[in-house]
Amino acid sequence: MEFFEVIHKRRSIRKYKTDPVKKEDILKILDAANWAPSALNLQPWEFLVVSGDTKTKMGENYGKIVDEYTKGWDAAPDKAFMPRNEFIKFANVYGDAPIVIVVLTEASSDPAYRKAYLESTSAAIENMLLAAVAVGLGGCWMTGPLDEEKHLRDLLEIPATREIVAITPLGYPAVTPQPRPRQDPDLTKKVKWLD
Ligand SMILES: Cc1cc2nc3c(=O)[nH]c(=O)nc-3n(C[C@H](O)[C@H](O)[C@H](O)COP(=O)(O)O)c2cc1C
Repeated sequence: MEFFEVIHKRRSIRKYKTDPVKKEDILKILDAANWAPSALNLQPWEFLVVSGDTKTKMGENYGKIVDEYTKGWDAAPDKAFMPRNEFIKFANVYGDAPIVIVVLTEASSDPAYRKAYLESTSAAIENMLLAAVAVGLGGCWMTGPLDEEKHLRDLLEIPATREIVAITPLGYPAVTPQPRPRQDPDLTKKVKWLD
């Protein structure tokens, strides 16, 4: 797939086929992440590839988070990002994706380092999501599950030396979501040309 087509085709996928993902493809995607730029070339990212019972437990917990978080959505559907019941259904099983990738970075109490680690690891996440599209897979960058960080840390045995940056399901999309409209598609407001 052509590079700009990959960029434009990437969507946050919240419904997957249950077909397994080849280890070779997972590694290809993680290799793309590993080639991201990083502050001071620190390459601070790490990845947990989660499936089976552990993934099931992660989903049950995320389902509870979304249930709580979306309590007011039925009363204000115009404010809702998607129908409440659909969002809970997705969260409970991570959209039936066969695997979930948890992205970690180095933890730091120094704000400058923390920022650099998060920025660098975010570049890796975007590489990963774009590579997924290029091999016919999909993902969804998520930070919502971090609302119950302790649960994740205990379940996945994540040490205090690591920060959880995001979680993405990974699998073959079972849906083709409409693109979310751009706020400034012609870039007349978001770009200023200076000379
Ligand atoms: C930092 C970050 C956090 C996000 N957290 C969540 C999340 O917790 N749950 C979720 O369903 N989507 C999450 N998303 C996905 C966004 O909702 C999505 O990117 C946005 O609506 C645009 O849709 P698109 O990705 O299909 O273009 C997150 C995206 C980013 C970049």
